[in-house]
Amino acid sequence: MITLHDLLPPVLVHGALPTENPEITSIHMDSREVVSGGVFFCIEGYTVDGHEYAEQAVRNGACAVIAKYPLPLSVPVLVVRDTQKTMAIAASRFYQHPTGEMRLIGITGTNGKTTTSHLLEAVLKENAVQTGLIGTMYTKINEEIFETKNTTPESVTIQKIFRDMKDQDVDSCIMEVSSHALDLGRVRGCDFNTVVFTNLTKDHLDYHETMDKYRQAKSLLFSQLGNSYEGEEKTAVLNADDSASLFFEKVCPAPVLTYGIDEPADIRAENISMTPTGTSFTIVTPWGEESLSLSMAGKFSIYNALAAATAALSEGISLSTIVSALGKVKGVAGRFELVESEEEFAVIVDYAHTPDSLKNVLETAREMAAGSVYTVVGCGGNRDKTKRPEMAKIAVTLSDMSIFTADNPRDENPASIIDDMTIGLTNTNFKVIEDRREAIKYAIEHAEPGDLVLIAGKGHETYQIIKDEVFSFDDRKEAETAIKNKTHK
Ligand SMILES: CC(=O)N[C@H]1[C@@H](OP(=O)(O)OP(=O)(O)OC[C@H]2O[C@@H](n3ccc(=O)[nH]c3=O)[C@H](O)[C@@H]2O)O[C@H](CO)[C@@H](O)[C@@H]1O[C@H](C)C(=O)N[C@@H](C)C(=O)N[C@H](CCC(=O)O)C(=O)O
Ligand SMILES: Nc1ncnc2c1ncn2[C@@H]1O[C@H](COP(=O)(O)OP(=O)(O)OP(=O)(O)O)[C@@H](O)[C@H]1O
Repeated sequence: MITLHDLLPPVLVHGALPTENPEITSIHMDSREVVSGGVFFCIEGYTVDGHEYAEQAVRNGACAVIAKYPLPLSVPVLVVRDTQKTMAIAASRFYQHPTGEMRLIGITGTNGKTTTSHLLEAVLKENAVQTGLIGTMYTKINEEIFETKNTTPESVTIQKIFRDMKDQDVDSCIMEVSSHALDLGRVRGCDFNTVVFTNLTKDHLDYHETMDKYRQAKSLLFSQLGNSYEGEEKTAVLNADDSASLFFEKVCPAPVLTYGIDEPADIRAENISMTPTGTSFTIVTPWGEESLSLSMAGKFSIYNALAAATAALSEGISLSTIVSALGKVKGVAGRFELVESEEEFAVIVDYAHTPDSLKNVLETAREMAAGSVYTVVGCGGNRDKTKRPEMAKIAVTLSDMSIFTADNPRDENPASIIDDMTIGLTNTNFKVIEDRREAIKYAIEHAEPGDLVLIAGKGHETYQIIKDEVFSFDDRKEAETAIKNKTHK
C-alpha cells in the first residue's frame, strides 16, 4: 500500500505536502486511462499539454494531480519542476523499486542495440538466468512476447513491466535505452547494474538537433550509474573504437570495461576471419582467450558480439559459456536476414535505416555477392531529413543499382522524400519506384545468379505507415512472393 505522501520525495515538491494523504491505486500520464484512486501526471507533450486534461482525469477518478503549476481542482495538486522526470521516480516508488531486486542491463547506441540485446539474452539463458527484454522489437518476459509502443517505453510502463518481470521470477532484464528516453527522463528511477555503449553515428537530429546534444543525451545513461546502492557491482561497457566512449568514461562514476578491434581494449577480437555467411575470431580477455565462430556476417557483428560478451563478463558469466552461447545464435529477425529461396541469387532483409548502418551492411553485402548488388531503400517521413541525401549517396556508391522507394512516409509525400534523397546526386545507377512492393519486385526480377538484393530499412517491421494509417507490409513476404513469381529467361 502506498499513499500520496510516499509517492514523491518531499524535496521534489514545491511547498508543503497537502494534508490529505489518499491511498494510491495506480499512476497515469493519460487522462483517458485514469481510474478511481489513480494519480495523474500532467506532461507537456510535443502535440498537446497534459495540464489541459487534468479536469478530465479528476472526472475519471484521479485522487491527486501532479503538475508544473497550481491548478484549480477539487483534489490535491502537487507542484513539481519537471513532471515527466518526477513521474519516473514516482513510478519506481509505486511499483516498489523493482529494478533494485533484479539485475538491469541497459544498452544504448545508434546501431546494434537490438542485436546486442538478443546476443546477450542468449548468453544469459545459456547460464540458466531467467531473462526479460525491453526493446524495439518487443517486450519479452521469459518466453512470452508483448508489443510496446516505443523502443524504451514511458516510465509508468517500464516500471510496471519490471514489476511483472519480478513477479515472474526474472533475474536479469536487458533494456534498449534510446536517446529520447534518456533525454525525457523515462529511465530515471532505474537501478542499472551494467550499461553498454555500441556506437554513435548520425541519427535522430530531428529531435536532438546537433550531434553534441545527441551524445549528451546518451551520456546520461553513464552518469546515472552513480545512483547506486552501496556495495552493488556496477560496470560501464564501452566501445574503445568509438571516440564518444572517452566522453562517457569521463562522466561515469563506475568502473569501465572496454571492447574493440582497432584500439587497445580490455576485451578484443584478434585473428579475425570473415566469410560471406559468418565471422570467426579469438576473443582475448583479461581472464583468458577462446576461439569464437559466429553465424553472423560483417565487422559490425563482431562489435555486437564483443559488446554482448563484455556485458556478460561483467555480469559474472564465464568466457566458455559466452563462447558456447554466441556460437549457437543463428541471427536476429530482420537483421541481415536471408530470405529462404532456391534461387541462385541472395535476398537479404535488413533494418539499416541510418547512414552508418547502411554503409556497414552494404560493405558486407558487397563481400558476399559474386555478381551485382541491388539495394531497395527509402527514408522515413516526419523524421531526420539530413540523413536522406547521405543514405542515397551510400546506396549508389556501394550498389550496382539502387531502387529508391517508400519507407513509412507518414504525413510526407513519398516522392518528395525521394527528391530529398536524390538531390545533387550525380550517379545515374538508380531508379525511383515509389511503391515499395513494386520496387522489391523490380530488384528481384532483375537479379541474376550470383547477385544480391538488399531490402533495407524495415527489417522485422510488418507494416508501412502512410498518413495516420498503419498498413500490413512485410519485406520478407513481399520478397518471397516476388521470388515465386519471377520470370526466368
Ligand atoms: C517525441 C516523443 O517522444 N513523443 C512521445 C510522447 O508523445 P507526445 O509528446 O506527442 O504526447 P502528446 O500527445 O503531446 O501528449 C502529452 C501528454 O498529454 C496526455 N494526454 C493526451 C491526450 C488526452 O486526451 N489526454 C492526455 O492525458 C498524453 O498521455 C501525454 O502524457 O508521448 C507518447 C506517449 O507516451 C509517446 O508514445 C511519444 O512517442 C512517439 C510515439 C515517438 O515516436 N517517439 C519517438 C521519437 C521515440 O521516443 N523514439 C525512441 C527511439 C527510437 C529509435 O531508436 O529508433 C523510442 O524510445 O521509442
Ligand atoms: N554495431 C553495429 N554498427 C553499425 N551498424 C550495425 C551494428 N549492428 C547492427 N547494425 C546495422 O543496424 C541495423 C539495426 O540494428 P539493430 O536493430 O541491432 O540496432 P538498434 O540500435 O536496435 O536500432 P534502432 O535504434 O533503430 O532500433 C541492422 O539491421 C544492421 O544493418
